[in-house]
Amino acid sequence: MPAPASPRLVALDGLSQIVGEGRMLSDVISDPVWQELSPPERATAQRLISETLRYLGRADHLLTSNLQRQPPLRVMNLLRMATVEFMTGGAAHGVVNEAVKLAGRNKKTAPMKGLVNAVLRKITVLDATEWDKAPDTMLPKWLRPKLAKAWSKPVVAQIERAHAVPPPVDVSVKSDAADWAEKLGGTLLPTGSVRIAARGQVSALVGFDTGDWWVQDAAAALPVQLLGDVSGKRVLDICAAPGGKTMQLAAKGAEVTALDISEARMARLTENLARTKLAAKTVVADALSYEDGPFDAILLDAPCSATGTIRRHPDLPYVKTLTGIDDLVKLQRALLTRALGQIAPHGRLVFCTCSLLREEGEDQIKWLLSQNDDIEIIPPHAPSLDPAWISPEGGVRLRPDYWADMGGMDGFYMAILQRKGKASPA
Ligand SMILES: C[S@@+](CC[C@H](N)C(=O)[O-])C[C@H]1O[C@@H](n2cnc3c(N)ncnc32)[C@H](O)[C@@H]1O
Repeated sequence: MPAPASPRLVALDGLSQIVGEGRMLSDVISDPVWQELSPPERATAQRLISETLRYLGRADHLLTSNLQRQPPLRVMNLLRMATVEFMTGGAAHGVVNEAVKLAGRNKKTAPMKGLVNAVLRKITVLDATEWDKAPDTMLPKWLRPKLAKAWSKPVVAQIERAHAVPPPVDVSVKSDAADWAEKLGGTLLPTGSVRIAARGQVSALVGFDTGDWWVQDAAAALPVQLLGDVSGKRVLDICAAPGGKTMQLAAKGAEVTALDISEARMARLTENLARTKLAAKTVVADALSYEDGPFDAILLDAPCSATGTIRRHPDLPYVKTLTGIDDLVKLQRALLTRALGQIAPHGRLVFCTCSLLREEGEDQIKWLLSQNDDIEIIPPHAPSLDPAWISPEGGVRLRPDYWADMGGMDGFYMAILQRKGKASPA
């Protein structure tokens, strides 16, 4: 008879599937076994996986010096999970006991109970300075050299450092950001988002049920700001779901059409609009064939490698590879070309991706400008936009290592495009 599910067992299975098989955490957590856990147990299991992945480099550093040879992957993952649990505040005795019990629950790992016990007893006498000194988890081989080429090795080390810091929760508010920062006990960020210090269930916070705000990283909130004043304008939000940017546009008084190819993701957008009592026309369609222009403004938040969100999704480095990036680059180009055809002569198009790869950001804009004599990039303008973020071709490059002393931000790229010689209405 299979052992009953427990958060640690489910987390260990999930971890092994991510690190060993390249499955995504979002897929892992939809497995039926996760439904056998209560909601708080599910949250614990998910946190155990995320934190182990976030601190894998540090855990391996400490474990390697206490292991004569690397044990089978499942045992190594068990040791990693217990090491991280202890180093992030778990009680030594409990962590060791649970790990030994967990080893005993599987016939392949049961013979290694003694090893698990011995190694973790050594780990749990180490003090926090050993942990703090241990190296951060390195970006995967498919990504690291690319970023080092784009920004230099020291910058990559800063990005890796930023990935090791648990991200704060940022929210976008319908109005009165300063007031909401106070009510939520958070901080009003220079760009207008509210950063919440509180951990725990976000949906239990004041203002969630009443739809006064929604979770959105500060970096992700900038592209809409680059569109300028959209009040009363007809705006097409391409690749809109689950709707973070649609809600911003609607809150600013735009007449929004939210377009996405995924029915399931669009259902989440519709729920978000209902909760925030904001309005948008929703369309489930392929943006490559949709036609309803001209629009006064267009936002294209194109599908991408999502490499800018690794600090929020520490499983990404284990599941993404360079395979597929070429297809994404082609799709982004096709979407950009299609979007240009729907923009009114005076209109602005903001292109953005949550990617750290130049292929999905700066290079796409250079390519577009080389193909279209009549299109120009226009200088970005938004509250507290740091001039250091503006890249040579005129777009905005955001990196996870920016705002390090305030809790960082997601990696993003965005650029504003317009037909040459047409005055900007913003
Ligand atoms: C980066 S996410 C969008 C996030 C969203 N803009 C937000 O702020 O919440 C990219 C979206 O592109 C959608 N997508 C991918 N290919 C598409 C296509 N050909 N046409 C329309 N939507 C597409 C995906 O379904 C996904 O929801």
